[in-house]
Amino acid sequence: METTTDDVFEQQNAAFMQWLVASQHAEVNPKVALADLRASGAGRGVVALSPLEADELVFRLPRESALTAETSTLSSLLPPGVLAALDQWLALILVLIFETRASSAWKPYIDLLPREFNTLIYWTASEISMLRGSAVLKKIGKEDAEATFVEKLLPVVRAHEEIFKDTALADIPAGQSFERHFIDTAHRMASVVMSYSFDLVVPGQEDKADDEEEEDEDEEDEHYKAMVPLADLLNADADRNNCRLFETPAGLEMKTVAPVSAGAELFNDYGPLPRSDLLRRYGYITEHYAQYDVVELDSRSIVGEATRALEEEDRQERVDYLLEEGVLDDSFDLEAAELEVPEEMLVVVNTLLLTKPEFKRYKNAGKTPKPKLSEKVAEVLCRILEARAREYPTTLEEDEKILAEGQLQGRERAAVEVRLGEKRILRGAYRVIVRKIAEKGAPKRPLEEAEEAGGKRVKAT
Ligand SMILES: C[S@@+](CC[C@H](N)C(=O)[O-])C[C@H]1O[C@@H](n2cnc3c(N)ncnc32)[C@H](O)[C@@H]1O
Repeated sequence: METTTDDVFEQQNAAFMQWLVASQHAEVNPKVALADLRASGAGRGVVALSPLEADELVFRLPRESALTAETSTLSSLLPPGVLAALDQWLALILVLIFETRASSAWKPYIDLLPREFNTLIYWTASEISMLRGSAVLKKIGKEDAEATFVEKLLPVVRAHEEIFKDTALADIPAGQSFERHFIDTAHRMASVVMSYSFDLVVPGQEDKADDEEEEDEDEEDEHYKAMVPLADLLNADADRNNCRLFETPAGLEMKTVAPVSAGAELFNDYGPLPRSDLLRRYGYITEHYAQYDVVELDSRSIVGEATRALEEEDRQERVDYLLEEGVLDDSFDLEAAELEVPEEMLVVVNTLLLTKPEFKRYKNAGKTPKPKLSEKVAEVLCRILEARAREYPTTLEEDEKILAEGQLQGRERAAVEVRLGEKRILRGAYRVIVRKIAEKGAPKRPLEEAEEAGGKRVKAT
């Protein structure tokens, strides 16, 4: 009989679970199972077969069953110090490449890891262009990553060909150079690290990390990157998380943090990520992440809009002063949850709008103005938001129409949802400013009047 992709999927699940229990000594709660969620675009997931209480063990793994630069045999094959000299994410990429060997002790696990991704580095130029305007485009870093792979990893692979000869690096597609194939494989593993790995606390440092929590200055020293089988098969959906991975003396324990009903999916927490970042790192979005959306406002455009009346020399003096005072960041975030212009940005705009004598007085006193929302400041903020909205290829209304028409699917739909979310923040923040000024009895801005009249200028945000 012919083997279907569904059979392969299920066979891989069964082989993986058997390996996890028999070879890795995992303890798995019989009330949970792997599930096929491909129909809803979520790949594999973990579901409850019967109800789970809060604080119930889902599974426990010995710490050594996490695949890391230490637990992989690669560390003993390479000369001492080679892996340790690499950044942790690069070392894990090399480990993952090495463990693609048919003889790998991790094979049933490696077989489950994806080969194709929807993360932004895999988008075509035309798909990417649909995200124009979103600051996420500056964060993709595909070329920088490739340069790093070639500079830091390729020499290790070339110097130790024997070690890597039976790995995925040997399967060079016809017509492709080894270097290109190496880069593609490194990208694949980098995507796995980005969307599947965990940062675990170095054993012995757990207490220290707990005590110091937020003050942890040198995270690299305290944590190590690890691939944690099964823990990484839990999906996430913002605040629907009902499970968490705990590090205990007994090992790595996935436990429920809320009751889970029979048939429900077990969700981990990938963090409060804006949808733009979720797309970049994990290649999916859901509406539940809209609450974490942000719009980045570039300081250069803030300075440009607020200093139209200033000579270049005066503008530079104020920028230097704000930098010295530590209030001028490269950019400021407007957040969906707040819709408020950050106080530091208000201080920046207030400073840039001071008259020359006022600025001199503040500078001599080593102070900055209060984060006040005067009418003059509001005027400039509205201009900043209008200019920011024009960086997107479409208006908010056009995006709403595109989505309502329902023609777009997959990456294109996700791109429109992301940029629409950002525009909604701009529109919301704009309305908050206009409302606050109206409450002070100031005249309305033209945009607000146009909006009330159903006019076209609304398109600015
Ligand atoms: C840590 S893995 C989780 C297991 C994964 N579903 C699998 O099949 O291997 C993270 C990836 O799962 C997918 N994913 C996680 N949560 C999701 C969700 N709520 N909806 C759709 N896909 C999701 C994304 O592709 C993400 O990059």
